[in-house]
Amino acid sequence: MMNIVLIGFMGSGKTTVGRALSAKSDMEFLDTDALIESKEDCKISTIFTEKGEAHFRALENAALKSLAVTKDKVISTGGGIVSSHNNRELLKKAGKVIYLRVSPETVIKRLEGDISRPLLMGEDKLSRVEELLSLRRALYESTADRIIDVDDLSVEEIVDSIMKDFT
Ligand SMILES: Nc1ncnc2c1ncn2[C@@H]1O[C@H](COP(=O)(O)OP(=O)(O)O)[C@@H](O)[C@H]1O
Ligand SMILES: O=C(O)C1=C[C@@H](OP(=O)(O)O)[C@@H](O)[C@H](O)C1
Ligand SMILES: [Mg+2]
Repeated sequence: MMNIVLIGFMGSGKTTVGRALSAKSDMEFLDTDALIESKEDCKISTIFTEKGEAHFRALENAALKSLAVTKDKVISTGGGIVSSHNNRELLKKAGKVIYLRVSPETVIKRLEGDISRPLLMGEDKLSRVEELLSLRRALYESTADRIIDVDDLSVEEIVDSIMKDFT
């Protein structure tokens, strides 16, 4: 069976859903952010602060390249992974790409008080979310094989919806 690759904005639930899907499907779970933090022995927010976003994106591309050649895995990605053309090509070849589509309001609600996402650390979080989403929306949609609107779905409902595709 091929990989299941989750894409979507920060707070759409890629890591949470990926982990739950892995547990239910008995497929190994891999997360590009977790891989980077483990390899660099450093939090992503620290990588951004100390080495900059461009360096993080190079690490993210390398992590994706290493995952794209695996099989039968659940792969969760970081929300900005669709920003590069090369990454989008790798994602399409990596397996079945599922876009967890979320509204800005839900992102704000779910990430209230979260300080782990450097790109959302400014004053007006909602404007920043809307700005980034407007830049990325078409990229998520053009890369995905399937779109799930997740605002009003529980993690379990999303997992069950994805598993229906594979059984
Ligand atoms: N379907 C959902 N319903 C309610 N809360 C969710 C859902 N999916 C994720 N969350 C919560 O939203 C936050 C962000 O989830 P996370 O998996 O880190 O998202 P991502 O990896 O896409 O940034 C977490 O606190 C998580 O528990
Ligand atoms: O949207 C982005 O550019 C980012 C999303 C984050 O991952 P999550 O989407 O899992 O929060 C992480 O890769 C980094 O903070 C950058
Ligand atoms: Mg995540």
